[in-house]
Amino acid sequence: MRVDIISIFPDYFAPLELSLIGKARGTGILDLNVHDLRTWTSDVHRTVDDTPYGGGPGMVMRPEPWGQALDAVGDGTLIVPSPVGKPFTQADAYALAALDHLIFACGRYEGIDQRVIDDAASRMPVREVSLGDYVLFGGEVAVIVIMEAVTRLLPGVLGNADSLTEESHAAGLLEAPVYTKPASWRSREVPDILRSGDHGKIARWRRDQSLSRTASRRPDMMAAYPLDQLDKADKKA
Ligand SMILES: CN1CCN(Cc2ccc(Cn3ccc4ccc(-c5n[nH]c(N)c5C#N)cc43)cc2)CC1
Repeated sequence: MRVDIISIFPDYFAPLELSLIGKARGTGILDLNVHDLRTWTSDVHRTVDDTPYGGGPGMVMRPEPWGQALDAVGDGTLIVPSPVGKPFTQADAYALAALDHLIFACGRYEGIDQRVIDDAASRMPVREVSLGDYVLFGGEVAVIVIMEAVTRLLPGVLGNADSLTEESHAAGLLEAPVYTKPASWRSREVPDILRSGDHGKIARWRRDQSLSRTASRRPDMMAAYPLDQLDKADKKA
């Protein structure tokens, strides 16, 4: 997968040189290129913003540098993090992980001139996405989150493929609590069932824990959970 990230703060993406994303870049699974938007400015001050037409607070990112930057990186699927974007989900991560070329446009200030998005949409798919109902300074942090969510789905990135099959947001429920050694820590014991060796009972215990956690913390996920799956779980465990 080729990824181009365009930002006025390219150093924000140093974390993408670390850990499993860094390894995916090293092994060629991920071809990640970070670009400084100011490369495509032509004035001495390397200006990327200007006052908004119609008035209002703050500044808006000028279209010219963005148009030239997007022309330079070529066509793919353009992802634009935005406070007014569609909420980004695990399903979106799976969809993006299946694509060959992602382009991320990191806005700042009050956002990017709308004509940049409209112009790009005339020649490639454009997705305006939001991480959630809170306000960030710009798109960079959102791109780091999306890059983690997408990269871990790429074949060869996660060592243990099982990690993907048992994920809560993929399976529709929150995961059960996890434990490791020692069996007793600060007088707190690991649930006996997990040390029983009875895999059927362990699977049922985990399912019950997932259901109770999801019901209390994410009733929205519970409402969407197919009821027949609950019956199957009972019979299987
Ligand atoms: C008077 N009001 C008029 C409305 N504005 C709205 C507004 C406009 C820009 C910004 C800053 N910003 C610039 C680019 C950019 C990209 C993503 C995000 C972002 N925030 N939250 C998410 N989940 C995000 C994601 N993904 C924020 C961004 C913040 C708030 C505020 C002032």
